Amino acid sequence: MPHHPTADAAPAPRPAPEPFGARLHRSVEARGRLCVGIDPHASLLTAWGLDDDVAGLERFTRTVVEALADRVAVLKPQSAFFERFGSRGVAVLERAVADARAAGALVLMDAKRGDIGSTMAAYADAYLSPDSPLFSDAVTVSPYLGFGSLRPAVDAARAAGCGLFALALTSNPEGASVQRAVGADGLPVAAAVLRRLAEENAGARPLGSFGAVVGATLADPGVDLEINGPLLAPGVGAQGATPADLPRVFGPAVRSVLPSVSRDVLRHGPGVGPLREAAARLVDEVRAALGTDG
Ligand SMILES: O=C(O)c1cc(=O)[nH]c(=O)n1[C@@H]1O[C@H](COP(=O)(O)O)[C@@H](O)[C@H]1O
Repeated sequence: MPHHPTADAAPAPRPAPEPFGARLHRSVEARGRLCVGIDPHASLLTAWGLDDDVAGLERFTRTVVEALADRVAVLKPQSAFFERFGSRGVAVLERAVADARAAGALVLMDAKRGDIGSTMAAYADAYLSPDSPLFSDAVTVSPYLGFGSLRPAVDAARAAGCGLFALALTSNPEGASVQRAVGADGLPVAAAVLRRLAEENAGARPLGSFGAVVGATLADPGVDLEINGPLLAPGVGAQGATPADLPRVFGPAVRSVLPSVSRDVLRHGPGVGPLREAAARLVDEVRAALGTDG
């Protein structure tokens, strides 16, 4: 019997997924430099004329996805607002993630997970395993059990073409007592986190996949922000920062900034048009603040 060389050959390896950093770079070029948070606060549901229940949550979320997922670079659902309704709330979140990704937005799951490595592996399964119902393009993580504890998430993200955003200098004033404390290596804790992210991003082009969270509200980060990865900048809008603050806060690293806004866009609902206009205005303001290529 003639031997068929292909008959017993191993299946062709799956092509490596495109890294998150490259996908984010492309999305920002096409859609502008903005992440909109989906934060269904009870007060926003009320302001939209919705009840603070699962039906209200679902209507709110679907409206935001319909309005923005086909035009904003990144949508960031904040898991807490869905979890507070239990499994039915999480089901709304699952659907939002799938719908937003199908419409072309990158989904950054704001879950701020952080735990010992073996548990971190389970969180990585939840958000970064392509078969998971909550599979997202990226997830926020807390490095405050030690950056090394995030290793399973780093590895899972790399394998799946996903990203992580590790909390470095958060937008709330309480963060400084932990994040600016000087560690045994003589570095502020946040600086050590940023350095570890830079190591993960070494050599990546055009942008690494391992980002940091650095609040736009900071007076002066005072640490090296050049990590060759994205810098998520929450705090614009409701927390008082404006796009015009970004160059001062981030210095030369501003070219890697992804400003994140939740309430200051969401308060324009429930109309799809006003939500779109609010997001488009912010994209323009960010572009103006950063210069023409911003
Ligand atoms: O990781 C985050 O997104 C985050 C980090 C941080 O330092 N500060 C911060 O406000 N956030 C989140 O960003 C969003 C800010 O919402 P607004 O203040 O309404 O724009 C919330 O979902 C916060 O949980």
